[in-house]
Amino acid sequence: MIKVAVCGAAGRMGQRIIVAAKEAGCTVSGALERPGHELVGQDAGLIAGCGSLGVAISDDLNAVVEGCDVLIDFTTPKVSLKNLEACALKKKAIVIGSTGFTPEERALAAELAKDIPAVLAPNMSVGVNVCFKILKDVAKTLGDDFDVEIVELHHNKKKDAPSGTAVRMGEVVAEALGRDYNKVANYHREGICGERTKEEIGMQTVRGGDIVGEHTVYFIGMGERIEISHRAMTRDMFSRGSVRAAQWVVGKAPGLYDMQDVLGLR
Ligand SMILES: NC(=O)C1=CN([C@@H]2O[C@H](COP(=O)(O)OP(=O)(O)OC[C@H]3O[C@@H](n4cnc5c(N)ncnc54)[C@H](O)[C@@H]3O)[C@@H](O)[C@H]2O)C=CC1
Ligand SMILES: O=C(O)C1=N[C@H](C(=O)O)C[C@H](O)C1
Repeated sequence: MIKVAVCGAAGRMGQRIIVAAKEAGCTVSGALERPGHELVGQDAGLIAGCGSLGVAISDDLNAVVEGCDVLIDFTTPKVSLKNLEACALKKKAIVIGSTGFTPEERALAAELAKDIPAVLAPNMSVGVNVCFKILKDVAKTLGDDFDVEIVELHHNKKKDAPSGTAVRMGEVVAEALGRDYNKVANYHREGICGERTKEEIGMQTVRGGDIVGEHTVYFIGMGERIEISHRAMTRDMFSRGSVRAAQWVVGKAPGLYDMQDVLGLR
């Protein structure tokens, strides 16, 4: 039975991960929140709604990491990098679901994961990861004749845009088409902005209410279009995916993995 600690324990995802870890038969050994959070000291299981776990929400990163086999972290890139550093020092595994990493922060994560096994993935659901695989094939098959546009919808509390999943979808398509995502992504059109270029990948963001997460990639040709969509109806497949990743990553060789590795989709 692996010992799982959760960082961001009082957050939307953190609470669902505590429930999923308990349901999967893991020991929830620790729950971490930011110093000063009003729920520090409260029972993590009671806060998550799965009954008392006898584990108080803590703000002591080192103590929580020390007590676990693997830390599951859904917070922000800056916090995740700090957690990765703490796990590397104590030789513990880590699963990171935070999104909004810059390319430089992703490179730093890969560097920090040289000595420990780590999973970093913008989306832990099986469905989205299968979409990544399908998108590669569709983009390769259609080639340059179809314009690619990506639209994502999320709740009004989301802090990063576009979503990590939308960015990964753009990267997958760009790579399949032999383009550099960072050069072809177009995040903004306004005014007399000119005709669409053939290479660009349009990235559009919608925010509102309680939308869990929706992504559509449009391949738009002359007289026809293909739409590949994923709609999340609850957060539970993200939390179950993160626990699955935690069970998978403990004992793996050091390095940075993603959900394609966990799910055997590579
Ligand atoms: N990879 C995936 O499958 C998914 C990723 N996400 C990503 O997970 C992240 C969190 O999302 P939500 O749970 O909706 O956000 P949230 O804002 O509800 O939760 C984040 C929690 O982290 C805590 N936190 C902030 N700084 C901290 C620190 N220094 N130490 C410990 N805890 C700290 C906050 O107090 C908050 O409770 C976002 O980046 C989101 O995009 C969300 C859903 C699925
Ligand atoms: O913040 C969220 O809620 C979500 N974030 C992830 C992302 O940015 O891709 C995944 C999911 O869509 C929910």
